[in-house]
Amino acid sequence: MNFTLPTMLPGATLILQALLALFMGCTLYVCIYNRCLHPLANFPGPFLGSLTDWYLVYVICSVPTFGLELHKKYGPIVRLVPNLLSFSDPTLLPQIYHRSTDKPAFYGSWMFGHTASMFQSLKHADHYAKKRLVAPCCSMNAMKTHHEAKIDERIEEFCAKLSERSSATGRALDFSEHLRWFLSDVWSHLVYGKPYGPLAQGRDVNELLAAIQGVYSMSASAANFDRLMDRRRLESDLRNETLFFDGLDPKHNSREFQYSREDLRAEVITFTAATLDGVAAFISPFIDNLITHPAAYARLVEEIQAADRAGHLKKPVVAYDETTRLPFFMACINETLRRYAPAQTILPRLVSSPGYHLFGGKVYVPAGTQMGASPYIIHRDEAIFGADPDTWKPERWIQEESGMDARTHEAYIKKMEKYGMWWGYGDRECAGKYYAEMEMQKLCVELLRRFDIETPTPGKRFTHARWAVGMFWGQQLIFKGRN
Ligand code: HEM
Repeated sequence: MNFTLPTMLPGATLILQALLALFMGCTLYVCIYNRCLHPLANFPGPFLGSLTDWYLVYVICSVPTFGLELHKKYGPIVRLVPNLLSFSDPTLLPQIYHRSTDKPAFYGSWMFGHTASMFQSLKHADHYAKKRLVAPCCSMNAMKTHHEAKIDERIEEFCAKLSERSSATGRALDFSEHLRWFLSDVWSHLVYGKPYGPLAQGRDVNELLAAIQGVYSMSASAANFDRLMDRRRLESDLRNETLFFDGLDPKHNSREFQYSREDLRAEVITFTAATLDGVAAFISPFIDNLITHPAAYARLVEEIQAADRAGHLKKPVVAYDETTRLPFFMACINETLRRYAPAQTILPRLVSSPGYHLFGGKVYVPAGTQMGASPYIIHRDEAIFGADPDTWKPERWIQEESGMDARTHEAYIKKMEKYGMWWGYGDRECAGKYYAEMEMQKLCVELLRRFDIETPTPGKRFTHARWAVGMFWGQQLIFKGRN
């Protein structure tokens, strides 16, 4: 048969027009359903969010600050997109993040290969099977017994490099970059037995950091994992080392669920991203707050120097336990976690069957709804965290300076600790919390003990992006050696 262009075109155009009409009809139907007939149709929220899930992209990128405005406008529960509710009332946290809640598909959407890491396991039973094996690897006891000495070695190296590259030259260096190199070295030392080496080399090695930052390019991370995991078999000096995930080896546990190599790979990759991003997103604002609050900075340095003079800080690197006995330092740590919680975005969970009756039964949320809170928004609740929640004020953690009597202040601290969600909430709380506390507290004390830190660019101190975790780039700092 001989088709010619002029006879084909009208048919093709008609098909295209029909497809377009069908698409528009379906879209219109979905929008009308979402807006008027959906089980959550009566919850208030932004108009576009009530029509389409695509609005979530905008929400994820801006939920902290934008979400705060939405809650001011619409109240304690806001419908962000058709099946996702955000809540701002901290007292709802224990109910929404209860022990056996499941995670929505949102978390599994970037799985590596065929297996989900603990963080990405949607069903609470799958999560639990992994967490009870992973938790002992990350306990404070494991950190102190097996890992603290290695962290000391890495802090020593980090301070030596800061001296060499900044104190000795009098020049500023890119602290964000150096920090990520340091964090990567600590992690590889604990997990694989030796530091990966970017700090010593002054550059990313095998593009591991680029892979993790660039939308988590997992194939590069997986290749690194395989190569580094095999090191122990090949290098005799590593054979007797206790490494971070040894507890997951079926030889060392008798649980029903056992980690396969593929499971372990997914776990290590998730942990790698968490350890670099989470801790960097804490330390950058911690240092920046001190630079922008000179009185707090001077007070903190004085506290550390007094403890040092009194022989209360181990040398060459302070012990973790010693850092917890510095009251103003701990107040600065807690206040930075509260005011600048590294994970800022909404952390959704699925509402369990048969649904929740909230606010004394006045509000009903059906099962299957996605519902969650953002640490950024929760930590700005005045009823729990006190006046001026948007201000960084370490004094709120210190009774003598809070204007409260001892009992009232104790109750205030308990409330902040109960509803603070800087580590997340419930059973899915951060597995690396003790690792993070040890690493960041020891590092921050040691930096302040050894250096006077200044910014060469007071006007523009860094670039900050509010992704799921806050990201900091280009934080230029000068480290002047103390003696
Ligand atoms: C200041 C540093 C850190 C902060 C503020 C932080 C915060 C959080 C938060 C808020 C969650 C819960 C996420 C959710 O519910 O969706 C979480 C989970 C997690 N974090 Fe961290 N994190 C930090 C450092 C670390 C480090 C250093 C590691 C690893 C060594 C780590 C490993 C994990 C893991 C594995 C999970 C998933 C836990 C689970 O599913 O049970 N985090 N973290």
